[in-house]
Amino acid sequence: MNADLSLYLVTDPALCGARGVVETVRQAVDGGVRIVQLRDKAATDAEIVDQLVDLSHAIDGRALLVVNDRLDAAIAARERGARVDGVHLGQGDASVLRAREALGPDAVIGLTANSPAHLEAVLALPPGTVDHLGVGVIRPTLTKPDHPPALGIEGFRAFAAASPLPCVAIGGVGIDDTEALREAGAAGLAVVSALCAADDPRREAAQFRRRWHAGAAPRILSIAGSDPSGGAGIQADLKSIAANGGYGMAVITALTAQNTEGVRGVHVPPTDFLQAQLEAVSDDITLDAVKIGMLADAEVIRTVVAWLDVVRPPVVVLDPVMVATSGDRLLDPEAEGELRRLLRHADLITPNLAELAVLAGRVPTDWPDALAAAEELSADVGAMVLVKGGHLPGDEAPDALIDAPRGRRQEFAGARITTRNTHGTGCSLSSALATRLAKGEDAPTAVAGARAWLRESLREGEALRVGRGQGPISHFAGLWARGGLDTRPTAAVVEADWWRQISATRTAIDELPFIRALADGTLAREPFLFYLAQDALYLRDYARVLAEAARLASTSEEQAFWANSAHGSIVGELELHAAWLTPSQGVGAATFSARPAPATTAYLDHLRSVAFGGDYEELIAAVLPCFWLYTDLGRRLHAGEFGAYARDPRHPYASWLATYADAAFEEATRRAIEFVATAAAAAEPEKRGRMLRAFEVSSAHELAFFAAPLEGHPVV
Ligand SMILES: Cc1ncc(COP(=O)(O)OP(=O)(O)O)c(N)n1
Ligand SMILES: Cc1nc(C(=O)O)sc1CCOP(=O)(O)O
Ligand SMILES: [Mg+2]
Repeated sequence: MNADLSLYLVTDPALCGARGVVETVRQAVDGGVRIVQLRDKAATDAEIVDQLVDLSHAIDGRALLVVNDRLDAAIAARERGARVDGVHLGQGDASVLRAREALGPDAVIGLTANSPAHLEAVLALPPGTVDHLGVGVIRPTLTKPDHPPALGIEGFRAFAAASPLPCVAIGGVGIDDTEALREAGAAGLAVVSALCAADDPRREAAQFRRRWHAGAAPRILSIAGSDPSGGAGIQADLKSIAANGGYGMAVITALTAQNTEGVRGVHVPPTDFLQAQLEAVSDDITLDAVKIGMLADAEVIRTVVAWLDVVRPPVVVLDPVMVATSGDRLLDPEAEGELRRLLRHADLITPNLAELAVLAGRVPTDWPDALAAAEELSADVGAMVLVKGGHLPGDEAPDALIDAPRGRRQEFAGARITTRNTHGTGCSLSSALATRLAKGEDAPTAVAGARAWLRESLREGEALRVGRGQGPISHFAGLWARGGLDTRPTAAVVEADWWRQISATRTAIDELPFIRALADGTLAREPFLFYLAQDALYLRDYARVLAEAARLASTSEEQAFWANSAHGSIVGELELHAAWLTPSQGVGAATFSARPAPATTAYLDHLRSVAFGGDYEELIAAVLPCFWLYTDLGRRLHAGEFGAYARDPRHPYASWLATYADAAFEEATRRAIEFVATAAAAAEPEKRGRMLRAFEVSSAHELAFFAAPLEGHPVV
């Protein structure tokens, strides 16, 4: 089987500590681990079987599960219904031939190998006996005291070059080896301590995953129908995938004869051939995400479900194409029943309101009720649901991302774009989401980015002049604007570029002891109050700077936005005083006369110099990090990325942390990003450069501001 070995977690009960193996695995898989090996030398076979059952529930098909050494336990666990995908065997363990025979052709069988003699023995095995090799140690490691001599990266490179099978690097592998080992030919990294002993296995796994995939386009498979007019179906999917930075592939479920005016016919090829297409792709290519669109009938859906059961791609986005814009049901009742089974394989479902009504079994009465229905659906099937409000009447076209299992909900507001070119919008959005999720973006970021791209593509659709009916969107509008006659980037490109430009600053903020201690509740009261007093001082002058942005804005929409933000900022300052900087909180009158710390002064000096010496565009770029970095941090704190305690109502600063994840602030941030990115996209290169510089400098000040409370501050 062509398994995704990119990030391979081998468990160690001692290193997992009090968190336990199951919870460690759950978190690591959330972060992107693709294969888990249960390795517990001390446990009895019966205990291993129990652990495999528990792990198979925790993993729930999101990664492969294999067991170290214990072939018989793997067989017994399967008999108890556990989903055990295979075994890893060493040179002195059970025979790989026996393992293959016992576990079947789809099992994942790994074998340890680290010498030319081992390679020779592998070559002598019948083809298909072993799937991959575990090759190490790369460096000496305490985790396996009896380890073989270290190969180093160069030794691994030579071994992998001579191997007929994919090689996973193991032994002393840390995150900083990621690029070197990938470049040396590793099919993946197998780690024990780097993940089991990590404070936050989810975060650590996500870092590994980001670094492993850096620079490579994610491989996205669309399983959908064909639209020969190119606006919807696989044709739209492939364009969306490419436009969002992925490598697109397509397996066709049905052929339609259609154009921008309507569908004239549908032909569903035999499902044997659908299966052949699916297997041809997955036997050869590791998939980073699958997007599923039109599934013509029950048999097609069953075929896709059976394939997903075996392949289990890391990201599955399902656009449940069930109801035509006309309101006609596109699937018969049997197929609708099968589709419900498919929902459980999805990570994200993207129904329009009519499809949500069918899936939820009731017609939502209004937008809040649609969100409630999506909440029920998300809880029921264990997947995120993106509710799309495009079919709502009125000037607004909101979307909402509902993640009931993790208790998260996020709304995305947006004025409706008036255009006839909406053909294929759903296909295009879901493919863009699959691509962005496969790149490692978290779901809210993926939705925000995909929406920004889609809005731009919708705006430019009519310029394509394709067809007499409901025309397509312009998938490459952004790219063409950049690479064609017009060399300016699009707003979506600016947004992505600028966020990338400050990635080192963002990582440094995440790693600050202040942020860590704030999240885990160990931050002492004195630095916390110091921070709040500085924040209050900052907000007072930040409000003045925002008011200057309102004064300079050239549209009333932007003027109102910045004026509102100035108001919000000063209200925030007053609330800080009322809630925290009071005698009842142990803060004396001295706080009110607290003097700005050097970091505060420096940050405000920068903002003032841009506000009163630069231009409007530079100014709004300078104020943006305060919106963006806080919202991002707030969302991740609230999502538990820095530990679950940050969301606990018993956290000593719970009420204050809650303000970080405020939905209205998040929405304001979205709009601020849109204004700044749009202005930057339209600006001449010289001005765009100044804007980016102002943005970067403010981001660096944010870092210093967060660092200050634990860097020997004067007592307030
Ligand atoms: C992926 C991977 N590679 C190598 C090993 C080592 O297996 P083995 O040689 O059998 O040694 P033990 O793990 O049994 O001590 C592995 N476990 N995983
Ligand atoms: C289980 C195992 N097998 C090895 C081999 O070389 O075969 S090295 C190893 C332990 C790797 O642990 P860590 O990631 O903590 O160094
Ligand atoms: Mg072994």
